[in-house]
Amino acid sequence: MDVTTNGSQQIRLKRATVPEIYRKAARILKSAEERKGSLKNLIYSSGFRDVKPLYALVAESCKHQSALDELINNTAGFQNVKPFDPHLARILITELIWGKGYLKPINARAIRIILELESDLRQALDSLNSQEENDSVQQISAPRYVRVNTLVSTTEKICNQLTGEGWKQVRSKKKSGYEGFIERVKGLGENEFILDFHLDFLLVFPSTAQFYNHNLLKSGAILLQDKASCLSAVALKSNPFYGKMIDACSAPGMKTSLLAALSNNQSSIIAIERDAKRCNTLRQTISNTHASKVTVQQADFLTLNPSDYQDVKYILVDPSCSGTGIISRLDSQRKSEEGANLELRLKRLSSLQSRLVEHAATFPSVERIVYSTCSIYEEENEAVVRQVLTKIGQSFQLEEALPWWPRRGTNRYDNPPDDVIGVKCVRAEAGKDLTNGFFIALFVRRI
Ligand SMILES: C[S@@+](CC[C@H](N)C(=O)[O-])C[C@H]1O[C@@H](n2cnc3c(N)ncnc32)[C@H](O)[C@@H]1O
Repeated sequence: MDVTTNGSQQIRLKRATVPEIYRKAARILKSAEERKGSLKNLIYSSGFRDVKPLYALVAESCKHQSALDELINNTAGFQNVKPFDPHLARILITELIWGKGYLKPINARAIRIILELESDLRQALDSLNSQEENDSVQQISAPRYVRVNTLVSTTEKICNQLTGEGWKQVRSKKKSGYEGFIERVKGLGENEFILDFHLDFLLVFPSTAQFYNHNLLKSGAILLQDKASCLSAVALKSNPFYGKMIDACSAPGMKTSLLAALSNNQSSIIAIERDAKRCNTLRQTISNTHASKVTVQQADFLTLNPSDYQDVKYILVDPSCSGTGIISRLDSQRKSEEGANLELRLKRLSSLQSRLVEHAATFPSVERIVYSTCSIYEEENEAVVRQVLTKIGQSFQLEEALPWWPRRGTNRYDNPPDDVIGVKCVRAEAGKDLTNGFFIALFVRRI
């Protein structure tokens, strides 16, 4: 029995249980974290009768995961309430702040605790939001990413050479996870570097590190490539990774060269680029990086006749986009392009982007298509995926790209529970991942 006060009256409340939808949602979050299944499967197998609101709640909570973690860790009151299921806390806070805006019944212990902390939580959220605004106003300086070209050398050899030159390789504490890694990168000293948290061929240096004249760069043993840009080639990779590929929009060829490295020069790759000048740069990249099975073709991908490419299994579509995720352009672009101009430009870009992916889907043997942009706008990202699925959804399904990557797309274009987009797509954010802003979607042919 709980006691609460109403003016001078004391009211005795009977203890109630937390509603089933919240308990189920919390269990699903926990199982998803433990990689026991996809969100969709976990929701369906939860036995809950009304999957739509359950899905919406879980998806909303996933969307705000990092804010929720911060709120729970930084709201003083939470330290004094134990034991408290952190997954249930996340669900209840989601409902209170981004969902219905209220919680019932108030005499369930977990709900009462959250309601007692409500004003602290809202205050913590306000300061989190204003901190994020400050961060985005400040010039974000990305670290220098160095990709080891595994066609030429190995990560170990490159690390040894660099330490021989005076660089110091550091590590982040394993226990501190990805967030600890990001903090370690932010604190890199000017002669320090660290192996990337996710990609074993990527080294991370402070932004001041200079490699433009380095012999390793000249010999093609290393490339200067942002981490997010590496992720789309990695998302295309299947296990095994073998078969003909097309890179539909290739120049300057960073992703083509990574595809060649990921397939260990075992697969033929056709690198398409429509712009003649950029084709020259592409050819240079391909030759400098020893990507020996790449053929460069100057053409508009949309004019390629799919029946001439019967055995192509993989297509990467990384088309022209607004480039609004690129860190060096973040501030100036946002200020200079607003309103109607931007809307029109995004409309044009997204229409072309959709056509390119739809065309990729007409290649007779294609099994995997990756679509990526360095845009922060939903119009060029989730909305393109939604549009493309209406055309190719019978033959292709959207698959969860890079399941180990923490940041996912927005769920605004979802039609749950069967048709989800956000959680399946990857997003990278400058402020959180120290990479360019990026988006990736993976389409896989239905069997
Ligand atoms: C974002 S860049 C590609 C970057 C490249 N994937 C890389 O990682 O180095 C887009 C490129 O696609 C080319 N492009 C745009 N539309 C195209 C089309 N329809 N056919 C072929 N190339 C196209 C542009 O000229 C530009 O060079």
